[in-house]
Amino acid sequence: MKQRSFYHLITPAAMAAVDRDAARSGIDSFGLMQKAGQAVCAAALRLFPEAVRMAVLCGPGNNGGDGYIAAEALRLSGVDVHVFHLGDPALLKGDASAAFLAYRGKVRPFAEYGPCSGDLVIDALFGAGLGRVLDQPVVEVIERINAASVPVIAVDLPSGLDGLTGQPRPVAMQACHTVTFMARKPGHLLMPGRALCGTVEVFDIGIPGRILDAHRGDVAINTPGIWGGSLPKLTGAAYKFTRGHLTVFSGPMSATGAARLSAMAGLKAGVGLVTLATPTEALCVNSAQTTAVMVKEVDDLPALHEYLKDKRMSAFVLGPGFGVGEKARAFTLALSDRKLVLDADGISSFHEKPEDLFEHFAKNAPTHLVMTPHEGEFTRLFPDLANEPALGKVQKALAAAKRANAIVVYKGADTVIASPDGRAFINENAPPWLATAGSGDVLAGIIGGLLAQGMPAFEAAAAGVYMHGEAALRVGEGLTAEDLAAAVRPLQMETAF
Ligand SMILES: NC(=O)C1=CN([C@@H]2O[C@H](COP(=O)(O)OP(=O)(O)OC[C@H]3O[C@@H](n4cnc5c(N)ncnc54)[C@H](O)[C@@H]3O)[C@@H](O)[C@H]2O)[C@@H](O)CC1
Ligand SMILES: [K+]
Repeated sequence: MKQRSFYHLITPAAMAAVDRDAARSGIDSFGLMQKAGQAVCAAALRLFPEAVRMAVLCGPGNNGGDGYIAAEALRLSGVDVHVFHLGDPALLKGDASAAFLAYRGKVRPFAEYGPCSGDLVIDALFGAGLGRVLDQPVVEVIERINAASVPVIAVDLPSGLDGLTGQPRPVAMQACHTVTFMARKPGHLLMPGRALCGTVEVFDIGIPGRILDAHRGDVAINTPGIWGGSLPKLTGAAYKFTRGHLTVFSGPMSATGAARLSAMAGLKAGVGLVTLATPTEALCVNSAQTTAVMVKEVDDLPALHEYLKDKRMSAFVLGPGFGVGEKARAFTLALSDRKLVLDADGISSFHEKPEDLFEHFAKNAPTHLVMTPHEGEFTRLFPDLANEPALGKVQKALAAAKRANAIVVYKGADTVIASPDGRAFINENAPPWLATAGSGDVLAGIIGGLLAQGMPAFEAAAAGVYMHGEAALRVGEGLTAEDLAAAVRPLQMETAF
């Protein structure tokens, strides 16, 4: 098992603290910068041996220092290197100043750089230390470089990209490759940052793991390496009732497909039994189209209370195709002491009074509510958070999770899974073809299936998102939600007998 820090992301602020502690512990900080700059040089030579000239754009901080080390190493390799400095190089301090002095080539003012065909740009303007929006002249040069489509290798982060939020401030360099050091930052995974980075290489410059561990926060890459130990284990003594019973609520006659997709995905995620709780009006259509999934009429609140008397019903999915309105609200609140995945219409039903939902689930500790909003649904329930430009997706999801006392799966190409206790994962295995009608219904079903098998809510949500991505990768491009549900497989780290 890799050490935990391997999966954790380091925020720019934490990276600055790592840097400080490394220097305090006697590690040669200029040595770290030299390794960083050498790694950038190696990437440039490896990826762009045909470049006619390499333009190294150096900024006023240590990111610029890395640029000078790379420039000197490239110059010594016989490359035609041109360095352009933003500001006055005489103002450089510490290691960056030493790196500047070690560079033996010519340095020109930043404003003189214009992209030419055959250029490779090495972007060492700003990295983790970007502290405010870029000045207009820098914005203009970045826009010119992006428009010229010359290849860019970014040092640490594409300049202008906020390493915490993944947002450009207000624009960022479009890199084809990014060399970062020791660990990725949230901005490397969150959109649009992920797309602005190109491929990301994490280079180990030799900062000890104990220093990184001391500063790593609670945000990690969504990977089985973290939650694999909580996955349901199949034992030789398993039979269907020990593998949980998931209930998925069906919508009316005209909208039953979404719930069936959830139900099938739950079953494929390994749950022992799945029941589709359906209004009587949709009984025929649901019965006609299900085989392994059972069907049971649950028309109204009294019927639901009767149904809930069976405590073997271990988890519930409410929302896919269910319909927005009073029935969804009443059913959801009736399930406040059960494990519940609230998706789609279930979420939207609380648009006008989200506090009704939050109050009913507030006392559960730990929470067993998982909400799976996409952008629009998130905005409906948490408009103030959604519209707060200073917050990145992780901060928004964490604040929402705390407010709702729920695990929040904030969906997208960069799905964030957040817990009220402050932990968050960013998912990265979802292929673009996963964006298709019914894909979210499948996700809700997988998470419900894992909850029903006894996985804790945060881990179930994270594993569900990961399994969803894996299933989509197995099917490949052109997938439909039916293909996706059929491709879901339990993920087992170990099988105990
Ligand atoms: N352990 C580490 O953290 C290491 C860090 N290294 C490099 O050091 C970088 C971080 O260095 P710094 O903290 O000096 O940060 P940066 O070099 O990213 O930028 C900081 C400088 O830019 C200025 N600045 C910030 N935002 C600005 C804006 N919008 N417009 C104009 N000026 C702005 C700041 O006042 C400061 O002078 C990393 O990105 C990485 O490239 C490497 O040398 C290797 C070791
Ligand atoms: K940079």
